[in-house]
Amino acid sequence: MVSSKPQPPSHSKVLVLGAGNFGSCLASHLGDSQHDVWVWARELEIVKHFNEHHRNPVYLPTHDFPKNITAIGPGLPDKEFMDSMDVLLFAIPTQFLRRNLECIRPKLDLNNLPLLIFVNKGIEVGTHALTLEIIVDTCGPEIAKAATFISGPSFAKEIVERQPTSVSVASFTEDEASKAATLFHQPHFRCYTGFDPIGIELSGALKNVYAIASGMADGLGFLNNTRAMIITRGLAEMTCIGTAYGASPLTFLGLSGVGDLFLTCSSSNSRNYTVGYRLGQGEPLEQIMKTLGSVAEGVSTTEAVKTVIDELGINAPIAQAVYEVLYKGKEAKTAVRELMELPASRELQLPPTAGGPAQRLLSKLGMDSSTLHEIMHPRL
Ligand SMILES: NC(=O)c1ccc[n+]([C@@H]2O[C@H](COP(=O)([O-])OP(=O)(O)OC[C@H]3O[C@@H](n4cnc5c(N)ncnc54)[C@H](O)[C@@H]3O)[C@@H](O)[C@H]2O)c1
Ligand SMILES: O=P(O)(O)OC[C@H](O)CO
Repeated sequence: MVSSKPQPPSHSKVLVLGAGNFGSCLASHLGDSQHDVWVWARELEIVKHFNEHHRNPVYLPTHDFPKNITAIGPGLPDKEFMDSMDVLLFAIPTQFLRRNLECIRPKLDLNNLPLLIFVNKGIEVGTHALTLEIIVDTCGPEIAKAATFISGPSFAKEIVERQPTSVSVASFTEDEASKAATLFHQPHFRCYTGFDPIGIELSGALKNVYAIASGMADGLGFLNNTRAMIITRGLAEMTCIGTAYGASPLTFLGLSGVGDLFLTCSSSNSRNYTVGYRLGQGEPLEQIMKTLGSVAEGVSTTEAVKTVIDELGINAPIAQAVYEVLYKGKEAKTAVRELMELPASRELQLPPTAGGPAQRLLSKLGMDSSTLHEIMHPRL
């Protein structure tokens, strides 16, 4: 059994792991809310510059950070430092999370566990694991059960400008979800809690694949009807994948689902949309990835999603088309034409809710099938 620290007081000590756009932005948001914040960067020049100028020279470079934030790194902090934190907030891209958690696990005290929050949006290539599974593999089931996930329509650039923003916060326990919601909640930042971490994670990862599709259509010169089609059909595909996986279909109607899908499919501020747009304009993927300067989780996630949909036997033609453009050299124009030439089909048809992958994941966590039933059929 783990024993979590009590609800962090209004002045929590927070360590943000990852000083990219989102880690930096959330550090700023929490610093702005009077918490004591440390941000771990793996780049020495970011640590030095940040502490001297209260600016991150690489990510959000024009933003002035609150003075109560200290950068640390490039080495990970020691056990004593980790023990003194109320909250560990992981803003590390999915493909690097496993290695970092392996290093962090020996520094965690199961009898005095901080609140653990994860904000990455992706699926691991090779294992096609969600973050929950990466946590259980590296840190064990008790820590994974206490983890909390935040996802939703939230561009870093807009949060630091205090643009009104809302996100979904999910954990298996009400206690952890409401602790995280309380930590982040501000008049310009609303949190909505839920208990479907698998659905929250899947929706955050999948929307990136459809943002690439939407950008691609815009890059090819298609207009508003086409974008609306991709968003709506993308939502139907996401919901089918999630339902077959073992998530609640309702989760896809929330902020982490349709909310984030809408945002990233319709804005050039999205890195995933931008990858798609540039592909649509005819630029090779390799060149786009070399020059993007930031992570686009949808590119690696598309590879993992292809394995997931094949295993589930789900018909997800847009995700399949994005996979073929990214990994099989298909031209974006050809992919769109082929999608439009598919035979007419029923508009909405959810697959049977077998929930095999979620069931496997929950059994790794030591949870039984009644938990899956509660997730898929939440009390309204
Ligand atoms: N930027 C946003 O608006 C936003 C919003 C919501 C969620 N997210 C999610 O947050 C996560 C982080 O995204 P970001 O926008 O901060 O990315 P970013 O491209 O701005 O920064 C990349 C980060 O990854 C780190 N990194 C690179 N290699 C690493 C390694 N081997 N080990 C540990 N860290 C490594 C870099 O140091 C940097 O902190 C992603 O999963 C993203 O989908 C981003
Ligand atoms: O820039 P993107 O495409 O990674 O999107 C960032 C966030 O996920 C938006 O909520």
